[in-house]
Amino acid sequence: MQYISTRGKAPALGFEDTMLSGLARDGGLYVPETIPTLSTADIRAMHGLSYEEIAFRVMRPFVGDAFTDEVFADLITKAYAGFGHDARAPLVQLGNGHFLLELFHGPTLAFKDFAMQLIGQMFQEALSRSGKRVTIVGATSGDTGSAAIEAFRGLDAVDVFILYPHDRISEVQRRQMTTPTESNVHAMALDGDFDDCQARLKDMFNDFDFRDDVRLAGVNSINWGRVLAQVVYYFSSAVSLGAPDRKISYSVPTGNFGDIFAGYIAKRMGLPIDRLVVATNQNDILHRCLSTGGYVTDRVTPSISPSMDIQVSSNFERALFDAYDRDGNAVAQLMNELKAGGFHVSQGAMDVLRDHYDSGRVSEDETLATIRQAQDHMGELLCPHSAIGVAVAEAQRDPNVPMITLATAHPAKFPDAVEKASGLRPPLPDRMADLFTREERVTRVPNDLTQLETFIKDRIAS
Ligand SMILES: Cc1ncc(COP(=O)(O)O)c(C=O)c1O
Ligand SMILES: N[C@@H](CCOP(=O)(O)O)C(=O)O
Repeated sequence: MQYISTRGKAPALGFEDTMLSGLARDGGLYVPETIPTLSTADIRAMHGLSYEEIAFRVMRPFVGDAFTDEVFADLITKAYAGFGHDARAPLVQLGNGHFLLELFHGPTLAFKDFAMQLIGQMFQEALSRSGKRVTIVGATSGDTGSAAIEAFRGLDAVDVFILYPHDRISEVQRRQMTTPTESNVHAMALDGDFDDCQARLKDMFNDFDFRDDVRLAGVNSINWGRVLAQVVYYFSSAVSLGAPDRKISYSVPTGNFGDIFAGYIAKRMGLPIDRLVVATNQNDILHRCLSTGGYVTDRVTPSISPSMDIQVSSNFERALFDAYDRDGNAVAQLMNELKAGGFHVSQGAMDVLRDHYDSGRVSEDETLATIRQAQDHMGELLCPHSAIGVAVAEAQRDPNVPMITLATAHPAKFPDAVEKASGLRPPLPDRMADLFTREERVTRVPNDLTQLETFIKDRIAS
């Protein structure tokens, strides 16, 4: 299996190199050259299997010869052993035909753990074979960073630097990143928003001297391995509701477009997904684009769903690549226009996008109201991101097709918003009960590439 860049100018790579290298050297994102398919018989045979067994069957065709079957199965087992629910991703019924896929039973209480725990295992295996070290730099609006730190803390072959937007994430999210004591973990509070963090991260990948010098690796959804691991729970959930003999739709709280793009990959692999619904908060560039064809950036507005406070949505580039019939030059041209503020998606590409995706936007008041209603009428306490997914699903769903909303984080990560909406303050699990008394370690950093790179090099050297 080879991976190619969405901008068409970087060399094709195998799975391991794709995973370890992050952004393609032409600035694009790696995608599989061809998307493997599973037959209806293959999908039907997943009924009754464990999450780990389904994960192996779904991901195996993408991995090529990077790991033997035995090693890959073992990495999967280790990745999910620490999850707090036997089903890993349990499905609960919210209402008639509407289900919630709880993706927050991993160690850091967000869906990011599904991919990050596995990536942590895969990096360790690959680095121990090669004897090499890497420097992971990640950009986070709150959840990717804590999941990455949890997956890589204490590892000898890895330093992990996480850029988060100062004062724009929840206190629980911040403390998850600033309280680990391992010396290979470096939390950096950047003066800017998440888009600035992600832009500086991409700048670092595009600075080849720095990139090669520190052996830069990425664990954002820039990394194909992140998207791949997220494909699995579309299969596990759809199969438990009757796929492949029944169509299923998904409502996905969306920011960087990685999670919903994983759903698109599941669909391309043969899973009978009807609609993929992009649910956004007031930072609604994706909803505006899918409604009008105009992808025009705006400054990020802070919200009660901070993990989705994103305007430049990285993985949308992967969706555009397919919508433009895999024309890397066309995508490179759009990304150049984006630097100047935005672009217009062609009619043909919009038709392709609309074949798969619907979208909706939810205001702050509607988010609070949805948390309240879900608690009052369904007995389910939602985090604000999950509430956005539920609100859009309720507004748009076809009563004849089951709808699964992805519950992307545990409500206890956002206690202030949840309490404001419902009057209930969700407690953290016992293992995190001392989070608020642990000492914090963080460096405030400017939104300046040179200073960030110097900081990282100095820390690695010391
Ligand atoms: C809790 C939560 N929900 C939703 C999202 C949006 O997911 P994606 O960036 O894959 O669109 C994020 C961030 O990625 C998140 O942390
Ligand atoms: N919401 C994310 C933003 C980064 O997304 P990623 O999927 O590209 O890592 C976060 O919580 O950090």
